[in-house]
Amino acid sequence: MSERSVTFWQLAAPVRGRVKLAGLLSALGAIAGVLPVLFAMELVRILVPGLGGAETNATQAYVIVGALIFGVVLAQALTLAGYGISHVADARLAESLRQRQVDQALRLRLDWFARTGSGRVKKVIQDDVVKVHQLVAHLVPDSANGLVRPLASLVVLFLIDWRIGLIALVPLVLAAASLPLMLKDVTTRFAQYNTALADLSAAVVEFVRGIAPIKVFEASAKGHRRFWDSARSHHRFYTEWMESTTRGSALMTVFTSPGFAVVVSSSGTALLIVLAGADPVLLLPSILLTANIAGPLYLMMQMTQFLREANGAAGSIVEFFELPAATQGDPGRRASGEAVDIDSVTFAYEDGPRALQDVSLALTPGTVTALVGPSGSGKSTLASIVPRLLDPDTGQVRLGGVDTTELTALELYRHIAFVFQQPYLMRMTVRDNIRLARPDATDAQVVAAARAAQIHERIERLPQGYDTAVGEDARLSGGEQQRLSIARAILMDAPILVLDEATAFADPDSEAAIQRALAELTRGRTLLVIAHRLHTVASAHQIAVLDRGTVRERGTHAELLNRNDLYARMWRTYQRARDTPLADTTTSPSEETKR
Ligand SMILES: Nc1ncnc2c1ncn2[C@@H]1O[C@H](COP(=O)(O)OP(=O)(O)OP(=O)(O)O)[C@@H](O)[C@H]1O
Repeated sequence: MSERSVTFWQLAAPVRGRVKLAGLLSALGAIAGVLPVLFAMELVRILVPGLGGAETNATQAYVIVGALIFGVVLAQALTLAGYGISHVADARLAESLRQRQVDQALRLRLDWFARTGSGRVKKVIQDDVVKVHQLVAHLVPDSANGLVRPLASLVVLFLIDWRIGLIALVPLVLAAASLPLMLKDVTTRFAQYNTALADLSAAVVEFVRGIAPIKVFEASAKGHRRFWDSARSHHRFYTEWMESTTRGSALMTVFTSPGFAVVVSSSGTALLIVLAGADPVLLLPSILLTANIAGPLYLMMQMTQFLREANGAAGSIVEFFELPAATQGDPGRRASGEAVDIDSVTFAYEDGPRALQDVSLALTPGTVTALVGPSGSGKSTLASIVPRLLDPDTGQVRLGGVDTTELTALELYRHIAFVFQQPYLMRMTVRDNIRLARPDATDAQVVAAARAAQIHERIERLPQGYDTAVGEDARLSGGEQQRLSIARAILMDAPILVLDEATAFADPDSEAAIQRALAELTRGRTLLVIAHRLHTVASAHQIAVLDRGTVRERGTHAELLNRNDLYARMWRTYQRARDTPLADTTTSPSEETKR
């Protein structure tokens, strides 16, 4: 058994017995399906003398017909039972896999999702399970049927008369001879086919995602060119491949067809009867069983690609289950204090350069620390590491002197709340979304938090007020979603707050409301804030200036201006941009920052 098959059996462990039973019943069904031919042969042997005027033994004929019917019904019943059991096994396996996936997803470090990307997460949680599901429900009984039926037919033919056994091998031998023509360069071609397909898929995604700019700038952007080029090259490759294998495929189709089996078996056996004086009744099993051999084996061969994919899918699911779980923390461990120490933290996203390199920063209780720096300098990554939305590759974050990985989620989020640009709203009611962080909060506390976050009145205007399902009954604007997540953080009432103060998508009214909500939220807390508008950080106790993943400067606003380095430049640019009307674009902030 290959390593990959072991993977499948490993995964199918909870239903292994059922899968084997389904395979066994299907194989028995295939054998039982061959037996009626023997009865039919006997029937002909009894009835044919009657055509010549001899007396027919009617009772014997009825018994044989009864046996024939029984054989057919038994074969069908066994096959159906095999499929029934495999489908039940499949449903059980899918259920247990999904359950294990949910458990594993909850155990995994959160940063696995951020590092991995949503496409791969969806593939392993959705697409791969569907492929394995096909494997269990169909492949095992289909294979048992597809291998045992030709084998049983061949054995029976040889047992009846070895000469009709040899005749039955003719289509199989011809099909095997045409195989090299059909499979010319198949491994290389398949690899090329997959590359062309992946390229086409990427081009389609790019095309669909960029459809708006492509339509708007149609004349100049040529955004659809890659899509066309990929589609044409895929088409060219496919046509050429098919042309080069057409002869082989055509021969294979002919040699494995039931018609060809009838031609070979009837003419071969007729010659045998005429020239060698064989029993004419041999025509019947020869014609009926020869068609059972090459065709089903060819179908089995076509299924190998499918089998390979399904085993690959089983492999990725097993790999997912084997991913290391996040440390769950010690339920007895408590943080003694509110000081946060970020100590020599390094972090890289999958396949990306280091987003943080040896970053250290201390947040003193009751103070405001602002993170500033050019776009891509690592501010969001660093902020995400504090509430463990990401875990550092090296270094640690300590809360009240305790490594945060030693604390349970409950203990950590008793101390640290966060509001990010991505509001993390779920498809549940507005009330439950706010209450997510504190399920025991009363309705009155939820409303109080919503009022403080300046979103209460808007919620009241929703179709079902606090019971409106987010994303289903009502769509919320970016600013409204952000105020909902501020309400959630207010309800968490944690002494430390990590905040991304972006209000880029908010209109002036909404922005003012968000600022009032934030003022309410940040009052009296230890704050780590990603500041996009520098005037809001001028009063911070500490400003950390990030540059390409490292802390380049640290100090108060006045100290950093005195240093006259990156922060001072950013500040000057910011001041100028604020005072410059939109039409005057002689210097862009980013240009100045880079200098
Ligand atoms: N999910 C991700 N996968 C791969 N790389 C990422 C991911 N998120 C961020 N990065 C990369 O990590 C680096 C730091 O990004 P980060 O978002 O922390 O910067 P930032 O300073 O917050 O930027 P901005 O101000 O534009 O939000 C960048 O090079 C970015 O491209």
